[in-house]
Amino acid sequence: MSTDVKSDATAGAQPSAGGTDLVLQASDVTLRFGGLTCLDHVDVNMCRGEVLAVIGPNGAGKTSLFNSLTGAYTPQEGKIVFRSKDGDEKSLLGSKPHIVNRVGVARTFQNIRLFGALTALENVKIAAETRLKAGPVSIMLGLPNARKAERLSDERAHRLLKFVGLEDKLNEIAGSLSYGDQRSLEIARALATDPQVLLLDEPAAGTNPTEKLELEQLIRRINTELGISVLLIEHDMRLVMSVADRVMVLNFGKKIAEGTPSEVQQHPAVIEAYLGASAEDAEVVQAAIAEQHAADGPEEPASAGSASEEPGSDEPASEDSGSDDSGSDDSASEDPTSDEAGSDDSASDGSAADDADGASSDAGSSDGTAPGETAADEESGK
Ligand SMILES: Nc1ncnc2c1ncn2[C@@H]1O[C@H](COP(=O)(O)OP(=O)(O)OP(=O)(O)O)[C@@H](O)[C@H]1O
Repeated sequence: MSTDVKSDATAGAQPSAGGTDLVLQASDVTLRFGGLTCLDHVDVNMCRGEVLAVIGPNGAGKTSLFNSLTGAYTPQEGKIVFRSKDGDEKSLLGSKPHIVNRVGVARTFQNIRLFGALTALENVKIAAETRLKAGPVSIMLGLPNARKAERLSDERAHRLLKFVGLEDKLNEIAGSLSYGDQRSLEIARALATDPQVLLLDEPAAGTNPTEKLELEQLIRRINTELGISVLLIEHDMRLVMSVADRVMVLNFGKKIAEGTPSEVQQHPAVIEAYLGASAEDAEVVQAAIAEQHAADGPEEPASAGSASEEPGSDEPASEDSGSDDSGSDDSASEDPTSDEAGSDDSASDGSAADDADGASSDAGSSDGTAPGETAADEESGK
């Protein structure tokens, strides 16, 4: 695979899982909606170059954490800092999503957000064009720098679609692609914004076993070939245990464990959280680690984080089923001219949630996402 999809931002990034070079650091993040504490003093220490997974039962706060890290929600307490590979630090707390995206953090959503009526290529080009150097006047007048920028975004979109395995579907309408291909396309869109950190929210939801294996490979390649740090929310434990360098576990808005996949799966609080929900899911967790041990041999030790005990959950975190939106891509036929925001973030206390795309009039391209999610999607950031 060619590495020519590397951009200025990612070229030369050296994977360093387990290192101390923190690319994303959140501390004491607390998010409340009215009387509900959705995130309770949560820390995230993401090393540059690693794949860090966030797991937990339904309602544990995983997506809320993503929304907090990417500016869709503004936590009432805490700090969130992004450190670029150049050493620049930027506080993300309270930043609008398009700003978060611009500094180098891109994400995908549980509810796929594509321009359903446009082709795969057009979808990625729109995202890539957020990185164009040409201004609107140059583009309108068709000046040479605008034409050059257009050509570069076209080339980049082609490379990215090839990278995610959609080179044969460049001109297919996004809304008619299979669910797995739509998820790959969404990842390509996010990559087109040139991230140093990629947040994937349940990328395996709704995909079939073959697509899951392809996704697993894709996540690895994004991490190793592009040098992009990946933060992954996923209910599919086999996928998590296979691709993650480290795993952090949320339950009832608190981090209850953090460590290597094997450390986490043997952690009493994690077993309790999963057993409390469903013995079957706990078996999946245990089976996954057994499988991985058999395949890989002993795990590398890694820095373990907090491990405060929490009571178990009543809710299962079954494979794939955690995505309440699986298969319900409401974005496939969205109007690409609509604002992404819908920006009615009517969180229950009115203070935690922000406009989910920072009023980007470029219809979501600013954060690598497409417009048109429903108001309900927007409220949940899913
Ligand atoms: N905008 C909001 N307004 C009110 N409550 C919210 C909002 N967003 C999230 N919540 C609540 O916060 C809690 C955590 O939800 P969140 O979606 O982050 O969990 P999750 O771990 O991602 O769950 P799942 O695995 O089912 O996607 C839930 O109780 C949810 O109802």
